[in-house]
Amino acid sequence: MELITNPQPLQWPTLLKRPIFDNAEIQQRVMPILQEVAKRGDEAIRHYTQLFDKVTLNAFQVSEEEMAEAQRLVPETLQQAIAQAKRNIELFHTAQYDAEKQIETMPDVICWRKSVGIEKVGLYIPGGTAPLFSTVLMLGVPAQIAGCQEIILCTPADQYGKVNPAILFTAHLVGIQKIYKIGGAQAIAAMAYGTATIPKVHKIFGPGNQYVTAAKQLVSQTGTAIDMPAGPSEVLIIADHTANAKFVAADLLSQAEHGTDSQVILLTTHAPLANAVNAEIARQLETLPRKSIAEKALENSKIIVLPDTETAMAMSNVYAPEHLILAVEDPDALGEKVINAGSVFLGHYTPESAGDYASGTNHTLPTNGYAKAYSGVSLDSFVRKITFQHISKQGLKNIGLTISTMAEAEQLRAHAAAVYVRLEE
Ligand SMILES: NC(=O)c1ccc[n+]([C@@H]2O[C@H](COP(=O)([O-])OP(=O)(O)OC[C@H]3O[C@@H](n4cnc5c(N)ncnc54)[C@H](O)[C@@H]3O)[C@@H](O)[C@H]2O)c1
Ligand SMILES: N[C@H](CO)Cc1c[nH]c[nH+]1
Ligand SMILES: [Zn+2]
Repeated sequence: MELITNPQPLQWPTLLKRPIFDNAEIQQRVMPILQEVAKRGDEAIRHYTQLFDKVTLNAFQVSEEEMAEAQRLVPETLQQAIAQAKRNIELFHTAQYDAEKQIETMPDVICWRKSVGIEKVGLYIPGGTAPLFSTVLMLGVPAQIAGCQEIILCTPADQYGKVNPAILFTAHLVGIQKIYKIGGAQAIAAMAYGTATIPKVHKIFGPGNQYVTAAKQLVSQTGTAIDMPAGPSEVLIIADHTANAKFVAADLLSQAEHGTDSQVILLTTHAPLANAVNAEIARQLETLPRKSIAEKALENSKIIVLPDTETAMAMSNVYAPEHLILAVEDPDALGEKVINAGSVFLGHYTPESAGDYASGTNHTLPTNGYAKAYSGVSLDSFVRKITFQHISKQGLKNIGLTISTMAEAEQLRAHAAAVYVRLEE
């Protein structure tokens, strides 16, 4: 990884540039796919699946036989691990449920909010370079807790037209029945517009590569809601003299192995750690099956030596990483200064992969600087908070003059009249 020492704040944004392609260029490539799917439906999906995934599909929906086969193919130990992760994710997300609280804003004027699950949701599970069955838990569990009535799932098939069994096993475990073997921008278009076989949904969730992310952003401009732009994975680590080079290298590689367009960054206050981490990365890379992917991602990545952890945190807040690891002496104190990050991992024994799989937090997180404005997926992402109010006649007497005075001042007489007619009765 490239080593840089003590850059000036003015240089930070250039230094921290993400390696993504030009978003406008990707959107231009994706737009015709969306238009074709909107126009020609299943026929266009078949065409793009053949073109990009090199597979000809007779049917898009996973059959009951394929589901049953998947249950047999997943080893018992993996089934148990998935079940444990599901329990933790359920616990963390169930606790996010807002109890309805009624507020009497004036005597007999009662207001409250109710969380109602989004009726129809579409979950995208990446499958291009790795079958991310853990993402099924991250999206399926909160969708079920929220009470979404129709949950569909799209994920690319392999060259034999099969979906990875662990994805099917996990989908079954969380109670998802409608699974379609399509990926990429064509899957996002199918869920946004609906086709003869794939239902249209109100909101699309899930991470994906640049085509998937661009497609989500484009369909969000034409009436389908999305969770957030959750693109190529990133991690930024702040490490001081107490950090362990082996741990830091392993955490950097854990996100580098996601894709060639991933980016990993180490900010350290301890110059000797920089060389030790580079040496560790070289050693650990040799053990990775996805070595070439990680190596490519490391070309986009940097180690930056800074004078103190406050400066490192300021730089991290400018970057707004998807994942932020604080491998420092007092992570709780430094954690207080986080302003922009998707998810934060405190201390030397909290690897980022804990959040990816099993601790309970959600791994679907904003990338590419969107952590400045977006949260990661949570129970809230799957509900609308609908407000209710109930006012009695006495309540309307109490608040009526306030309403009618404001309505008259806005020259909206009919608004005021809605109060007058009731109080005249
Ligand atoms: N931010 C998050 O929360 C988060 C979580 C998990 C994974 N990720 C990221 O998700 C991504 C997963 O990417 P992936 O590629 O493995 O799977 P993917 O399922 O997102 O993409 C694969 C699909 O891309 C389409 N495609 C491939 N080449 C194309 C081209 N030239 N033009 C148009 N479409 C094309 C294909 O149809 C294929 O089905 C990784 O970048 C990973 O870092 C992010
Ligand atoms: N790190 C990814 C989010 O950027 C999520 C993931 C899934 N599996 C492993 N990791
Ligand atoms: Zn990961």
